[in-house]
Amino acid sequence: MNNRATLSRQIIHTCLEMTRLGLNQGTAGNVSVRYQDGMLITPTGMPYERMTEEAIVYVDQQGKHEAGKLPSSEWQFHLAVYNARQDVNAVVHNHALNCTAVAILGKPIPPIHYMIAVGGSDHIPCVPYATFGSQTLANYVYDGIKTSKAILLAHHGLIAAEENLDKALWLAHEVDVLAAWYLKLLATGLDIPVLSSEEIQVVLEKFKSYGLRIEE
Ligand SMILES: C[C@H](O)[C@@H](O)[C@@H](O)C(=O)COP(=O)(O)O
Ligand SMILES: [Zn+2]
Repeated sequence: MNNRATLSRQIIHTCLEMTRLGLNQGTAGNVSVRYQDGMLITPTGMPYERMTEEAIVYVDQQGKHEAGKLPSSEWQFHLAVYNARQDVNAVVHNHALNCTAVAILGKPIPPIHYMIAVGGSDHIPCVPYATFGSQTLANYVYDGIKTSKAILLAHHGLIAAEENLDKALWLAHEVDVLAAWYLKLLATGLDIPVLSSEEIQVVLEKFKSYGLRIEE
């Protein structure tokens, strides 16, 4: 397992990459990794360019954070993801333009393209709206993330969870591309053709052995 300093540097790198890739803006979004019996998470409301290793906050399984630091306002939904899924160790949240636009419509992303399977399901769910930083939102996230490793938050943004930070960031980027395609299709006003659940199952199987494995 990586040590705290290494993981903290990786968290900051991921935050900066979210902005560079056009997935986020300002102080929106937050990033965490599973650590010991809890997680390491970005502090609340801090510009990513100013974030230092020391600013990253440890929050334990009970939601208790270390003194002198304030964790992301969304620490509850990050913990909810780790509790819901043992197969993920990293969570990224952002207000990516395309995902957030679809989330405002309150729509899941249907199987318009086989890459929908990146989340592990035949759609990217959209969980109901609840106020940011609330336990209600964390409860919705707990339920939604069991279906897919990426979910939309109505009127808010995106969560992507994966084995490690590189994969979580990659997943967030892929889902924002899917959301962009979906918005273009919706704008045509035409009926949108979708792939069958059977075909998505075939793709899910193929993904198990496809491509480069990004390991930490
Ligand atoms: C109001 C916040 O920006 C909210 O949207 C939260 O979800 C977010 O993205 C950033 O909050 P933190 O800086 O508290 O992590
Ligand atoms: Zn947010």
